[in-house]
Amino acid sequence: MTLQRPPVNSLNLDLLKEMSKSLDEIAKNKSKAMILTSASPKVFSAGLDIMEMYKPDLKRVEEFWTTLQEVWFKLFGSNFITAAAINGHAPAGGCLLAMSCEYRVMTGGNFSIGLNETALGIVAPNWFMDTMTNTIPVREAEYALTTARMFNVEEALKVGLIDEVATDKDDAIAKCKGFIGKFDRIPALARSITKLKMRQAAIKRLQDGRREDLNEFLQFVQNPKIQKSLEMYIQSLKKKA
Ligand SMILES: CCCCCCCCCCCCC/C=C/C(=O)SCCNC(=O)CCNC(=O)[C@H](O)C(C)(C)COP(=O)(O)OP(=O)(O)OC[C@H]1O[C@@H](n2cnc3c(N)ncnc32)[C@H](O)[C@@H]1OP(=O)(O)O
Repeated sequence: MTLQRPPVNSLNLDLLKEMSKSLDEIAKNKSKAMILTSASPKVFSAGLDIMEMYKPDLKRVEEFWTTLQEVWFKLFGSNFITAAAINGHAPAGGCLLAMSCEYRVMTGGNFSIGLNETALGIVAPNWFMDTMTNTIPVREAEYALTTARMFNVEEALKVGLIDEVATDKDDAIAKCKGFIGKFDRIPALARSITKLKMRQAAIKRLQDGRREDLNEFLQFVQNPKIQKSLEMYIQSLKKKA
């Protein structure tokens, strides 16, 4: 599955809906595995589209958040094998997508990956945190989350946030295929049940608290102070150009 929403693959409602549909198709056509990557040469995904949260239409922003939750359920909780070929920056929601897969290969270069929410004055939702503690040790996750740590490729490898480094996108995809090949001799049902048991606690936490998570987001996004800081953040991103 190749993300292709220039310039930075930010996740807006339309892209999330497309992803949700594609994940359904992959599940339905009984694919063995999926590799998630990006069509951009330097950004895997810039995370959530900030414009979806800025001065939002309430109905749309509610659909935006519930679709994001759905994409996470379908990706994190998939029966099929998932790997991410991370060929560029992966901040925040981009990192969430990568961590929701079972294996991550990142191309070398001046790219970074991590959950940077606290630097933006916001708190990553519980399920973002659960996805991170499912990937790296709890102590490392707490440190990374509180300090909004963006890891370079070497640091990400060292902490286990990624599993391998690749020279370029083709190499990243080849390495993801190498991971998928490891399951050729493992019975598929035993593999998928094991994966889902490992992920069950995180999945159940969001299933049980899904409405509450949405309400918290809606409250947050309607807070005038948050809107003000969003405005400033958007300006700072644009000034960069
Ligand atoms: C700040 C979020 C506050 C949310 C408040 C609401 C409450 C929510 C509470 C719940 C919490 C939700 C958890 C949030 C998860 C997220 O994913 S939030 C998004 C966080 N993402 C980022 O901070 C990444 C920002 N982008 C970058 O750092 C860089 O763009 C990049 C990815 C490293 C790529 O750099 P580069 O190739 O140099 O491109 P740029 O020139 O920076 O960008 C090109 C244009 O794209 C626009 N853009 C970039 N990121 C986003 C984005 N996430 N959403 C929308 N638009 C984005 C950027 O402004 C440029 O636009 P133009 O200048 O108009 O071309």
